[in-house]
Order: sequence, then structure tokens, then C-alpha cells
Amino acid sequence: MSVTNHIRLEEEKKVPPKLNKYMHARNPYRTPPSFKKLASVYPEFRPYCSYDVGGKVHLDFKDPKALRALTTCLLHQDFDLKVTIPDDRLVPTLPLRLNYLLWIEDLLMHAAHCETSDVIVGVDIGAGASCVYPLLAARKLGWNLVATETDNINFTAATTNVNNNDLQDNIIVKKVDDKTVLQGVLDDADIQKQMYLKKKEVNDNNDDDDDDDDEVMSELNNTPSDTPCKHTDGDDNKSMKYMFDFTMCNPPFFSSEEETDSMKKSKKQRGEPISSPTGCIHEKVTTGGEVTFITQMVEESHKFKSKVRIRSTRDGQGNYRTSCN
Ligand SMILES: C[S@@+](CC[C@H](N)C(=O)[O-])C[C@H]1O[C@@H](n2cnc3c(N)ncnc32)[C@H](O)[C@@H]1O
Repeated sequence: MSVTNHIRLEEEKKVPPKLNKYMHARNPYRTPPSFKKLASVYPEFRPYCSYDVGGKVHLDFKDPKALRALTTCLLHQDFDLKVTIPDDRLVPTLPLRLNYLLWIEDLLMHAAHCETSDVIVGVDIGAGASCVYPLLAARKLGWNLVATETDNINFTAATTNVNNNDLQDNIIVKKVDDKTVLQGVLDDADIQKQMYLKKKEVNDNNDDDDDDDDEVMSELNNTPSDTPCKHTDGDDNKSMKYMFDFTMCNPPFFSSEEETDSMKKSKKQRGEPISSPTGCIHEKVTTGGEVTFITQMVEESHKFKSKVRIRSTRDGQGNYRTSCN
């Protein structure tokens, strides 16, 4: 056996094969976290651990409090993030969230030809109380994010999480209306101004298009915040090309509470492990389910396609869907 194959086999042993198949190559959780180490460092994690005769630590994945403790302790241990998630809100599983970000990073590098030194600006639709994607993207990858939320409790918790980690320079949390998905965000003059200035700072060093810059800034300055800016309204704008590098979304998937139950039952019938569902109903349910939500997202994205390089979303089957300029 070649050395490379041997190393690969050794690496693949680190996570159960079924899980490893879906884990991005750069995902740090290809090596599962040690619950023993976590319990030794974080007293708040200990109450949810049980020990077998061999001293191995086990966690009850059916207890939402145990899941919350696992996620918040890992965010602190592995990313130096202090995150608070209110009791009844969605607890994100970190390996899957990292997969999505790393996949976007691949698309940015390979499909959009971005350099690692570029200022990356994205939008996370429906950030949740944890604000997990924007926090990880800012801390791990150095990106800038606009995080949108419709829910008051999630908006407040997400804002607190951003402030508690001093990431206000990288993340704007915006409360939005549930009638829209991207409209009112991508065309918000205030947001555009802040993101444009971030990109301009770096581009100024190697950009000779000063006239275009002046024209764009002058229009943004003369557009009241929270109102559409004509530069982003349609395809005719050349100077503000790709103000946003990507949009991402983990949408509410279900059309009713009953549908969330039927998903649980079918997982059980297939013998798949079920961790306790977390989150309140309106984080998971939306009128018309994911089809209506994603259709609206696609329609609104189309309107702004000259402003966003990569448009993406997860779906209820765990697939990632994208459209790239
Ligand atoms: C499935 S949760 C995802 C939360 C978080 N991104 C995560 O992955 O853990 C969906 C979130 O989208 C929010 N939401 C629903 N409709 C929305 C809309 N039109 N615009 C922005 N957020 C929305 C919900 O309040 C909820 O927090």
C-alpha cells in the first residue's frame, strides 16, 4: 500500500464512514471532538455526560440542553466564540455548518477566482439566534456578512452574539420583513455603502477606476438608508459589479408542524439516528414550505444577479443548491 493511501485510510478512520462521506476535506470535525476533553475544561458541559466502565464519555443527543451545551462549548473551544442560544431556539450542529462555509470558500476560489486576500462580503438569510454562519465565517475565514432575521428574539440574540465577540465590524445583523427574502437587503443603501467601503479600502491599492468609485459613492450617499438604490436595481449597473460575493441560506423547510413530525418518523423508519429536534416552530415552518421560500429567493436573486456572484441555499434533503455568475 502506498504511503498516501495509508494516510488516507488512517484519516478516514477518524469519523464513522457514513459521516465522513459528507464531511468536507478541510472540516476540522473530520476528527470528532473529544467529549472527555470538553468535560474536563467546561463545567457547564459535565452535567450532560455519562461515563461507561471504560471511562468513555457519552452524551444524550436526545436532550436539547446537552446539544446546546455541546455546540456552545465547541464554539468557544475551537473558534474562541462566546455564544448564547435562548432555550427554545435552534441549536446548530457545527460540522454541517462548517461544511457549507467551506463549500462556499471552494466556489469563491475556483468558480469566482477570488484570491484569499480579497475582501469577501456575503449575506446569510435567516441567521437564527446563534448567528452561527456569520460568526464562523468572520472568525474562521475573515469574511464580512450581512445576517438577516425576521424573528425578534433571534434578531436580538444574534445581535448580542455579534457584539459579545466584537465582530460588529464584520457582521451587520438586519431585522427584515417576512414577506421578502433578499429584497430590502441587497438594495439597502446603508448596507451597500458599508460593504462597498470595505471592498474599496483594499481595492484602492490596485484600482485605477476612481471615476466609477466616485459615481457610486455619490449615489449611495444621496440615497436614504433602507431605500432601494438605483445602482442595484436591474442589470444596467457596471460600476458596482459584485458588491456581494455570495448569498447563503438554511431556510425553514416545512409547510406545517405535522410535516416536521412526518420527517422524524421517516428517519426513524430508515433507522437513522435522531438527535432531539431543537428550535421553535416558525424557525422550521414557513407558508408553502421550502419550495415556496426557495422559489421566492431565486426570483429575488435573479433581480440582483449582477450584484451577487454566487447565490446558494441548503434544502431539506441536506443538498446545497447554487447558481454562479
Ligand atoms: C432553519 S433556521 C436557520 C438558522 C441558522 N441559519 C442555522 O443554520 O442554524 C431559519 C431561520 O430563518 C428565519 N427566517 C424565516 N423567514 C425569513 C426571511 N424571509 N428572511 C430572513 N430570515 C427568515 C427564521 O426566523 C429562522 O431563524
